[in-house]
Amino acid sequence: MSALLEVDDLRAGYGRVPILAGVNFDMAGGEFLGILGHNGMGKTTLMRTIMGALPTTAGSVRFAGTDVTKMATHQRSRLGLGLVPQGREIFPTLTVMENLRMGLAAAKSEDRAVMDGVLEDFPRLKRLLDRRGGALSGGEQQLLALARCLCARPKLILLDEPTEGIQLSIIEEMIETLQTLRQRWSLSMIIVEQNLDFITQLSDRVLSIQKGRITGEVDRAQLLSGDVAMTAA
Ligand SMILES: Nc1ncnc2c1ncn2[C@@H]1O[C@H](COP(=O)(O)OP(=O)(O)OP(=O)(O)O)[C@@H](O)[C@H]1O
Repeated sequence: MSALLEVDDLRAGYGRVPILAGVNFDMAGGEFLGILGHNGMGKTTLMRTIMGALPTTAGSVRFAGTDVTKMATHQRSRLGLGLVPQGREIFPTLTVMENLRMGLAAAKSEDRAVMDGVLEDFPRLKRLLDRRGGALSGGEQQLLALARCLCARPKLILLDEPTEGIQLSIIEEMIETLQTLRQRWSLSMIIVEQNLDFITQLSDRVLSIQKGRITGEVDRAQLLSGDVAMTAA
C-alpha cells in the first residue's frame, strides 16, 4: 500500500532557531500513529509544519501522493489534512453550534447534513449546542475541537496533546469516541502526546521524538507488552 503521508528530512524552526532537525517517517492510510515526546521536543512544531502553519526550511511533506511542502494551510485542508491544535482553540464567545459552523465554513460547505453526521458521534455535544464554547469544560472543548475538525471531512487528523489538562473520565470517553470514528469514517490519525497510556490504547505504532528528531519506534505488540523503554524516557 502506498503511504498516505511521507515526511522526508523535514526541517523547520522559529526565526533562526532550528527545531525540527530532519524528521523522517511514513504512515499508511487508515493508520493511527502515536508520537510521544516530552515538553519542548518539537511535537507541536512538527504538527504545525505538516499542516503548513509554519514554513518548511528543508525537506518535504507528501500527502495522498501530492507534494504539499509549499502549499498554504487552507490548500492542505482541502486535500484532507486537519489539525486539532494543542489548547483546542475553539471560539469561546460562540456557541457549540456556531463553532461547528466554522468547521463547515473552513471546508467551504454549508451542508447541515455533514454537521448532523458528525454530531451522531458526539452525544455529549448534541446536548450542549446552544452553550458558549467558553462555558464548556476542558474535555468538552476538546471534543468540540475534534468535531469541528471533522466537519471539514478530513482524511488525516493531526491531534496535538488532546489529554492535556483533561479529567480522566473524559479521557476515557475520548478514547471510545476516537475508536468509533476510526471505524465509521475510515480516518487516519497522528496523535501527539505525553500520555503513554492514552497513546497505547489508540495507536498501531508509536514514534518517539527528541530534540526535533525521531529517535525510536515501537509497534502495537510491543506497546501492549509494555516494552516501551525507548519511548519518551
Ligand atoms: N513561537 C515560538 N517561537 C520561538 N520558539 C518556539 C515557539 N514555539 C515553540 N518554540 C520552541 O520550540 C521548541 C519546541 O517546541 P514545541 O512546542 O514544538 O514542543 P512540544 O514537544 O510540542 O512541547 P509541549 O509538549 O510543551 O507542547 C521549544 O524549545 C519551544 O520553546
